Amino acid sequence: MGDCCACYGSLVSSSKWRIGFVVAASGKKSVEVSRPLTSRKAAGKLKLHRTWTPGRRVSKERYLSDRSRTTDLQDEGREEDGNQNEEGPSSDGVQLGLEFPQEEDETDIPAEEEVKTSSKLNCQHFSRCSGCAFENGLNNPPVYNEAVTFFQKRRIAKLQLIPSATHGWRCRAKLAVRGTSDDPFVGLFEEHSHSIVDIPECRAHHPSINAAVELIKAVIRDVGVQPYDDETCTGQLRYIQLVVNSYVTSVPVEQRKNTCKVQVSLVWNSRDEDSPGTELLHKMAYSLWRRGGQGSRRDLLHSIWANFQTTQTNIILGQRWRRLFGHSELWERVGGADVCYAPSSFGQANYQSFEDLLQRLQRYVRKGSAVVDMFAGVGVIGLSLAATRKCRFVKCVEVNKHCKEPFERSLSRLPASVDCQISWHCADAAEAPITWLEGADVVVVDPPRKGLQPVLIEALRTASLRAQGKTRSPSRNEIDKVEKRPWMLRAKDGGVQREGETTWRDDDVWPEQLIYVSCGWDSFKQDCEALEENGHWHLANAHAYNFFPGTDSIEILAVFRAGKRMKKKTRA
Ligand SMILES: C[S@@+](CC[C@H](N)C(=O)[O-])C[C@H]1O[C@@H](n2cnc3c(N)ncnc32)[C@H](O)[C@@H]1O
Repeated sequence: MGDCCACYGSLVSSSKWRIGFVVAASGKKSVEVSRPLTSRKAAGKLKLHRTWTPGRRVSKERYLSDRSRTTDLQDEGREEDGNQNEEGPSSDGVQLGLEFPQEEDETDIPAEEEVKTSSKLNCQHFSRCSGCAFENGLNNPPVYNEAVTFFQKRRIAKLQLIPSATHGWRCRAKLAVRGTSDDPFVGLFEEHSHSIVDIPECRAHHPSINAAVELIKAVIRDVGVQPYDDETCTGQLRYIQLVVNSYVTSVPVEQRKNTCKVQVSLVWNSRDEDSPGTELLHKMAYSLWRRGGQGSRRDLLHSIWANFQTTQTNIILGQRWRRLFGHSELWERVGGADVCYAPSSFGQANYQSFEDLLQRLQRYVRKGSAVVDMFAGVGVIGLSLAATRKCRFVKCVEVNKHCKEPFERSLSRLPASVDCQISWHCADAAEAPITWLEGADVVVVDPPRKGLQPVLIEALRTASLRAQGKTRSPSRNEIDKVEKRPWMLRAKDGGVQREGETTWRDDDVWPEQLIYVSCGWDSFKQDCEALEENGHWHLANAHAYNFFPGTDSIEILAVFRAGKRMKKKTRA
């Protein structure tokens, strides 16, 4: 299946779903895009909305009114204890028109646990659709209990699960298109079958996604587009990818609820746009844009893209893209930075939960740190740290070359006051990873569901030893990798690091902090054990997020520190 990842889209985000996704494009050489240091120092202080504290009992009304207040997180400093200063869902949740689990009057609010378990799905598609694994207790997935025990053994007393909006949270979806042109189905595969369940009223989807699906089905019927047939490998439209764009700045925040637009990608069964049969693609796109595009009565669509895919596998997206109508850039405000996404790049499906996670992650990074963001995608974590933590430098490392262009665009929107050298590198995190770690104070890893590669774990263990001033010769494997990738060697003062001679000076900087963002619980457990082995790293704090309500999965934000956990001194 390749690098399937819980965050990719509807077809892959549940343990029940059987379709996988293989990570796109691997760039061989390290392509660098960077922004030089600006001489100006950070000027204005960043104002972020303080919104909702999950541990507190707060009514939705109070939550909404809290949005008008602001707080200066810059002054909060680094947070060692994750249970302090907790931030809840951002104002984006309201902006996105999501349903929050807490609807009750403040006087009549059940305890936090009850709130979490009382949320019901109430979805008419549940019995057939493989998207959600359970209908009740959407904010209490069974795996959370296992996680609590796992972290308790590591002295994280009570792992908190930060709840999510339970309905309308999914802002990205990949849906299969099957059936006939007169009666198309758009949805997910039924479990253990090849049939598609039509899910027009999906409760997880953002309402704009369901509206776009309805429009697409109408156009399929009118234009006579043939949905894909898995047995004969014929038909034209295989999948659609729908991405909600919530950053519509032209309207006030409180009115954005109904103005989210949708970026539509039509996955077409042909090699490219010159292949026979693509006239129908253009006809379909034209009809869609006329009915739902900018200036139309519905004004629902952000843009329309074609993706060309002919392989007879479960891989959803092909490598070729073409913009047909609308904006070329999709912007979101994420973690204090304007971030641009291409339809081909990875993006989180639950915007609101990701925002919560990012705001907490930022507080673990000391101001002025040098950061390496591995598995960076379009660089969202790195950009948000650059924007909020006055980082010395940020290096983003990502294998998907399609993420380079959106990163460059985001870079151009970082305020000039952000005095940080930030760069994006197209590289495989498993190729000579030690070279990325050197010089950084903090390493952030956000791998696909399968977790970290053994060679990266080995490099992290070596880095921890170096950070503690312990010398260990690099393994033969590490040396070989470096020798094979000479373009990755950087000349250093004194020529300390040279091809074929991999030694490091004792005064070099190595990461003392590792921040692990995980969407794969099973791989995280294994990686955690491997990192802790022989006291290379120890777990300092962890938080759980419910990125996919209704599925048995959790997203983990874990903070490790180099070396063994220090024993508390006891008085004699
Ligand atoms: C879970 S996503 C995280 C992306 C980003 N941090 C975000 O939140 O948008 C994992 C990313 O790792 C990338 N990736 C997968 N395998 C990789 C590898 N071997 N080396 C570098 N990046 C890789 C994927 O392309 C994807 O963008």
